[in-house]
Amino acid sequence: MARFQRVTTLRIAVPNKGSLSLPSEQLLAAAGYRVHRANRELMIDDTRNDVRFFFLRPRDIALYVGTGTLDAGITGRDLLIDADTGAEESLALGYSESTFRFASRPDELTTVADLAGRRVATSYPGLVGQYLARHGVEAKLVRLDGAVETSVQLGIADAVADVVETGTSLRNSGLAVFGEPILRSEAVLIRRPDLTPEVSAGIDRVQRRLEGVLIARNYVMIDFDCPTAILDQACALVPGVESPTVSPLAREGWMAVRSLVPRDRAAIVMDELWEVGARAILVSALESSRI
Ligand SMILES: Nc1ncnc2c1ncn2[C@@H]1O[C@H](COP(=O)(O)OP(=O)(O)OP(=O)(O)O)[C@@H](O)[C@H]1O
Ligand SMILES: O=P(O)(O)OC[C@H]1O[C@H](OP(=O)(O)OP(=O)(O)O)[C@H](O)[C@@H]1O
Ligand SMILES: [Mg+2]
Repeated sequence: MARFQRVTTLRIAVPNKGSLSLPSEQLLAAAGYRVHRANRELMIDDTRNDVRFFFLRPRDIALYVGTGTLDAGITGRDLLIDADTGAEESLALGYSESTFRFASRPDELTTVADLAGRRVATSYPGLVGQYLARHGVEAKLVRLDGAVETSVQLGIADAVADVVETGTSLRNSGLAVFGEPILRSEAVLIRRPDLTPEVSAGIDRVQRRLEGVLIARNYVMIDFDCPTAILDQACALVPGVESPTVSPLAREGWMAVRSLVPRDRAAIVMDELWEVGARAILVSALESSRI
């Protein structure tokens, strides 16, 4: 009898170009998958993990996952909503972060309502159309492939709706944002809503691995010693995921504590622990995790 039951091969889409491509490959590799393309292959079989990866244009991935035969994929939240295919976001991945904004010549337009009857250039007509419909505004969408910011200057639009990260592209084109952000986007893991229980369990496993890498990137391990008298106070500073691990030191009246803290809070937490009386405070990086 086989020791391990062989699972169905999962079919997962990975961005082949653009700003999502490299970090997605790095994330999957850190999670133990074989995704490196030596010769720009369109498909890679990772037989050890029973996954077949398909390298596709980020803009097409929600379509393949929502209406095709792929089980899951990585794309941008903005692209997922724009495609509106029924594919569902199942995990935010924390890179390729951006906002999606309206912009026009400074002070020309100031609210979404001002867009009524105007021309709005965008590469995301689905996303912008849904937003305008929700706000009861009728505008004419001008669909462009990219370099959207130039469209106002060149006379084909009165406003743009586009990805903004640093704002440099808008500033360079003499445009200023207006209205509330339409969306906050980042890379996301998406999946088909109608997966069989077996495939769904397989994608859950992929997701747990990715979460493990994200936790390892975003958290650090903290270890310290403290007098038993201040243990509760110290533990309150490092609640961790479940709760801190506490073990007695050989020295009477002292405890050793281990917990996880967000990487960007580590230095502050170390100061706070020192001030309540903790000593031998050590911070170390995590390689991976399954929380
Ligand atoms: N400057 C940026 N900063 C952060 N995220 C961005 C930026 N530009 C695009 N994105 C994100 O990348 C995804 C778009 O994928 P796309 O293939 O258009 O990437 P791209 O980096 O714009 O590549 P391309 O060179 O094809 O324009 C979207 O989720 C979008 O929000
Ligand atoms: O706020 P910023 O830091 O300037 O970044 C936002 C810009 O980056 C992307 O453009 P990209 O270089 O991908 O060109 P594209 O418009 O042709 O896709 C995006 O479409 C914006 O134009
Ligand atoms: Mg682009």
